[in-house]
Amino acid sequence: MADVDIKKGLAGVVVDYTAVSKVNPETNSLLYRGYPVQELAAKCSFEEVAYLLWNGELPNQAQLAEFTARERAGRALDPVVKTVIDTLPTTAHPMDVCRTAASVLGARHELAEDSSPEANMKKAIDLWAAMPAVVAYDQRRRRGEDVVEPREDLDYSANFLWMTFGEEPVDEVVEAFNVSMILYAEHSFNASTFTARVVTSTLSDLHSAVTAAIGALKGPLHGGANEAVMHTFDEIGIRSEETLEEAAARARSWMEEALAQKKKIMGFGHRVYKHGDSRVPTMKAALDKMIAHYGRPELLGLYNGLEQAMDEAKAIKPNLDYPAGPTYHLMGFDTQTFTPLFVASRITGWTAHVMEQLASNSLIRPLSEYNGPEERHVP
Ligand SMILES: CC(=O)SCCNC(=O)CCNC(=O)[C@H](O)C(C)(C)COP(=O)(O)OP(=O)(O)OC[C@H]1O[C@@H](n2cnc3c(N)ncnc32)[C@H](O)[C@@H]1OP(=O)(O)O
Ligand SMILES: O=C([O-])CC(=O)C(=O)O
Repeated sequence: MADVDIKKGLAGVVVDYTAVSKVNPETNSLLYRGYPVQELAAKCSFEEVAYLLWNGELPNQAQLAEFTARERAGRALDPVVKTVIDTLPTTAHPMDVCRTAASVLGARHELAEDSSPEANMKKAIDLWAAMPAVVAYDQRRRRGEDVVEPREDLDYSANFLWMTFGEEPVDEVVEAFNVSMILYAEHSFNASTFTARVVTSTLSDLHSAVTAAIGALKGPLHGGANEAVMHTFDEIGIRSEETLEEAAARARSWMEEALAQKKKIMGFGHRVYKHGDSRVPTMKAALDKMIAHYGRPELLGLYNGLEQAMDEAKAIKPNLDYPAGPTYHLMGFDTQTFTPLFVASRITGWTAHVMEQLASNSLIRPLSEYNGPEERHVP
């Protein structure tokens, strides 16, 4: 075999420039268009962050008013999308439902064949505005419940919770949800964003790029990990009567056993961050608030026990999916709905990258080193 330096998984390979976000593992920081994500999470709405990702600057008041009006006008569940969802079995994974909905919305978009910057911006906003209704309705139909119409008087996060649960959410829960949406929005050339860029590089359309990205996000090594974290908690067993210390002790034993069996533990580790994920402290603070709000210390026990045992055994730190999973669980989302929530947020980052890719496109087509049989001939 020729001596070729193969970069498995493209690890450590820089493939292009991006001005959308900067992930810096040395300083353990994440900037969206120059702004630290922690500051955005503390001071901004998800709508402002979406605007920032797409336009490069935070909106002024007038720009925000126009932008939020567009988002609110696009919230209702498209009746054709509803009909298509209704044909899918309720056992279909919600990520498959999201992926199907993104595809249907693309085929039905009034600018389907137009990939101009203006058309792509409209498609991005429309898709972002439409996805919460898809995620909310899919969870409701699995519970035998009907659609809840959107409320124009609520912001993105409050309306998302309203459409899912049919109850007006309290401010604390809305804030934690808003933080999660901001933290999930963008993360440079992760697997799903890179997928979206590969699709875009062929001059395919924005909805195709997002549909493919949803497929990439579904896997448990990527976005599917937030769902998988909850499966771990369930496997250990959530016992509401337990104290924090008792739950932590059981979680520690579970982790020691799992690591002894060389299991990969979802919600831990990261390709880029090797000393902790920059977003975890902010998401963990939101989780802490939800644990206090819902009065569920045993969940903190499980969280702490797993984290400490993993740190002692392998010094591998949690990633964003680790605190996000139990946060969504506390809010009342079905475990299978967690990754679709990630989709709803990441649509902003994906489509910002689609537009950036198109603005300076080159077909993405790496090389491979052949290691199959030598040339041979059909007898
Ligand atoms: C929002 C997001 O997408 S964040 C990522 C979400 N994904 C997960 O949580 C899935 C679990 N984590 C993982 O599988 C990995 O950490 C990844 C895929 C995220 C990154 O992995 P890579 O950079 O490719 O590292 P790799 O998988 O090679 O791991 C390096 C070493 O750490 C170990 N390791 C890494 N993560 C974990 C983990 N979660 N549990 C146990 N061991 C782990 C590997 O077994 C490997 O050990 P070895 O050298 O003894 O074989
Ligand atoms: O960057 C990555 O590889 C995965 C990740 O954390 C994300 O997409 O948010």
